[in-house]
Amino acid sequence: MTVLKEKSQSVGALPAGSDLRYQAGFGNEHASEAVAGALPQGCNSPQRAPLDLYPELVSGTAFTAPRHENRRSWLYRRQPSVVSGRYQPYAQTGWSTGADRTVALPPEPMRWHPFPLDNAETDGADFVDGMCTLAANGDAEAQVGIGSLVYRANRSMQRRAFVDADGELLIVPQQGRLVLTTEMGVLEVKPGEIALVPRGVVFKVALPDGLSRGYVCENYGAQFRLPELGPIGSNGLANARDFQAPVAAYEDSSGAYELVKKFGGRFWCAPMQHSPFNVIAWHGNLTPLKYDTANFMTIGSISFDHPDPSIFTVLTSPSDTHGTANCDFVIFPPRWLVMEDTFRPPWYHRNLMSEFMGLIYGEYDAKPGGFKPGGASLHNSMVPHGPDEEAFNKASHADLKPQKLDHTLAFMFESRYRFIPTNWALQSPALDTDYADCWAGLKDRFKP
Ligand SMILES: O=C(O)Cc1cc(O)ccc1O
Ligand SMILES: [Fe+2]
Repeated sequence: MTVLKEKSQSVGALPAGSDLRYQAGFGNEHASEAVAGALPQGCNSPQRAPLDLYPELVSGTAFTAPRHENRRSWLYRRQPSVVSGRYQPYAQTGWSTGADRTVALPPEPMRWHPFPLDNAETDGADFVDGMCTLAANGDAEAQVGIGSLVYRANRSMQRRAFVDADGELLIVPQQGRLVLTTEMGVLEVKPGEIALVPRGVVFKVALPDGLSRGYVCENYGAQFRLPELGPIGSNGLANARDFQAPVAAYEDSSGAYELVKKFGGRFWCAPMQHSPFNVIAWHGNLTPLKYDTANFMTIGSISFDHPDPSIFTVLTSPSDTHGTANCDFVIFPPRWLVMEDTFRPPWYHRNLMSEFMGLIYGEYDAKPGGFKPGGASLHNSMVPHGPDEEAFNKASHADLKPQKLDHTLAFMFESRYRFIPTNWALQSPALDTDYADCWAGLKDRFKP
């Protein structure tokens, strides 16, 4: 049990390497009490709940969703969430939602240099205000598609919380740790780790390292889950036990709060007279989670050829067409390459699926030059791409001894729906207008 009450400090101020504890497992039924005896036993909503707390249900799926997909948690809190001031419109113009059909979608590869951390946009911004949509597809109202966002922030959220009613958030820090205080407890997430915050769960973000940057997938569709393993068997890729849920924790300080809410693509803000982090105990399987990609059991070819990147899928959000994801979250982690007589980097290709990529650290083998940590690339459906000239030349003549691709971590949000870049992304000085030049030197080498 974590009783933040005893610490007499804001949870956002917890020091690094603090006594944060977690509960293990993806989609598990957890139960956690910050005060002993706060959870009702054998029922969910007794006439009077223990310690005179209010029971509140949060469901992340329809009541009638199949049992293996069903997600809900019971929260036992000092006041129910409905106790709130009135909402007023809130200005957050960088965070847009869904496909913007007014944008003429460029039919070619696109790339962005690292989004700068030293300009006015970042100054004084917190995790919510520092968020910008780079590209998005689908429609949050239809519960289809995703947004690909970048955040840059240097201010911790103090008495300010956020809730996204439009989707689940997959958070991929690239620089700086995040301390996520959620209704269900606290998660500390560092670059190389990821966090999942379910749709509708209130949270705030503290930045123990100051200036921070990272990527976010706002998933309007079906919740992320572990992919099927097929012939891989019962172990491998991201193992369920390595996902970590928080333990119950609450803020025991009094005073006003501000709750920012994203609802139907618009932002709203309401004053509150109390902290929304007032859940004393909870049980259920709808939880925020963190996962360290260092625990990913990576599989690759041990004979020949470059396998499809689907073997690197950490989490998948299915669509209504089997095997054709709303979003696959794919990582390119450190790994050995041992394939014989093989061009080892990705092949040249054009795919049905659309690919948004980011780089956490190191070098990506297909683009050693222009793809940098904190930048992004976008290769939409049927847009040709592949290794740049430098990568092609190197890999075509490489000595094929076993090689460790080390100190690198790239990722991809892969979707069946084309991503439409926002006007902000298209007009950003970070847009790499010379991207196509990286392939210009691939001459005709045909020797009949
Ligand atoms: O385009 C990319 O860099 C991503 C990617 C990697 C890979 O190994 C195979 C296909 C693919 O789209
Ligand atoms: Fe690709």
